[in-house]
Amino acid sequence: MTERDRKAGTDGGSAALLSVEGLTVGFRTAAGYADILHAVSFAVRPGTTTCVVGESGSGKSVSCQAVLGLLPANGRRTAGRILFEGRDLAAASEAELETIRGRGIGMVFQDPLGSLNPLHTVGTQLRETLRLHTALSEPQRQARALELLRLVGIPEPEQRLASYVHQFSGGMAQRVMIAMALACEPKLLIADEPTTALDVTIQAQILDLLNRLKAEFGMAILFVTHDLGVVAEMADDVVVMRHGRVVEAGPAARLLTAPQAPYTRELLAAMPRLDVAAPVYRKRAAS
Ligand SMILES: Nc1ncnc2c1ncn2[C@@H]1O[C@H](COP(=O)(O)OP(=O)(O)OP(=O)(O)O)[C@@H](O)[C@H]1O
Repeated sequence: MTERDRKAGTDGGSAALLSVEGLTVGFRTAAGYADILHAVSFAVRPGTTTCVVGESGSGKSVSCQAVLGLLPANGRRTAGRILFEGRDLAAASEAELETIRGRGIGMVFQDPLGSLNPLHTVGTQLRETLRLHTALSEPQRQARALELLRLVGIPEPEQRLASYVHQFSGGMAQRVMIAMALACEPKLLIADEPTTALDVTIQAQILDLLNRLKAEFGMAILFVTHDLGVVAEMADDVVVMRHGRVVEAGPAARLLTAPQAPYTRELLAAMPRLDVAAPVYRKRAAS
């Protein structure tokens, strides 16, 4: 293990599904060019959840965008490697990245209504994803679309396939988004604040769903949140970011009980206590 791996709390990348190493990203704006991520390193092990936590603007979303090869037009990676199953995504062509985004890595974002197409039914969108990324026949795609809605807990899935996304509640739309992300059974799901816009009961249901899917499919999750309560609920490993840098990373069991960095301690001190927290955390504490 190298010194950098030790600091980043990673295992050297050999056992990692995703390994981000020394990632530096900058943006050009009217005010000039500035680095936003500074040599960010972290890893996601197969079948586990790594939570990236940090205050607003710390670089969590930009890190995910860089991994997915979806940086905004004014953003640029200037250093670092992004290894997915040992392959450097930073060196991959746009066509290769599209295949990886379709089959290897699924994505779920905060706003499902903004991420799904309002003009097509949910069934059409699921079938189209399956058409693009699998060899399934038309009847098989229909059957799989139905199975996916069932899998994510959508009631009356036959009828719902013919619905448009605006006909779903926020929580149900997020389930559709997750179904879409799971269509090709990705090894890694990147979830950027997927529950932030949802009320606390629905949030708990979506977190339970993700944990169930992770166990069922052995899928790894890179989960972005600013909420340490969610981290406690989800994480095997935690990456704490601030001002575009990783300030601390390591196993959740260690990091949440014995944080090393003063900033992590501050974050934990600001976290609601389990016995007085919102129902989502109380429920967990009691079980
Ligand atoms: N297209 C862009 N052009 C210029 N700066 C950008 C652009 N996108 C993001 N940034 C800047 O990069 C920094 C990191 O943003 P990022 O969205 O990754 O933060 P975050 O940790 O995900 O925050 P939040 O929790 O609010 O989503 C911020 O200062 C943001 O203003």
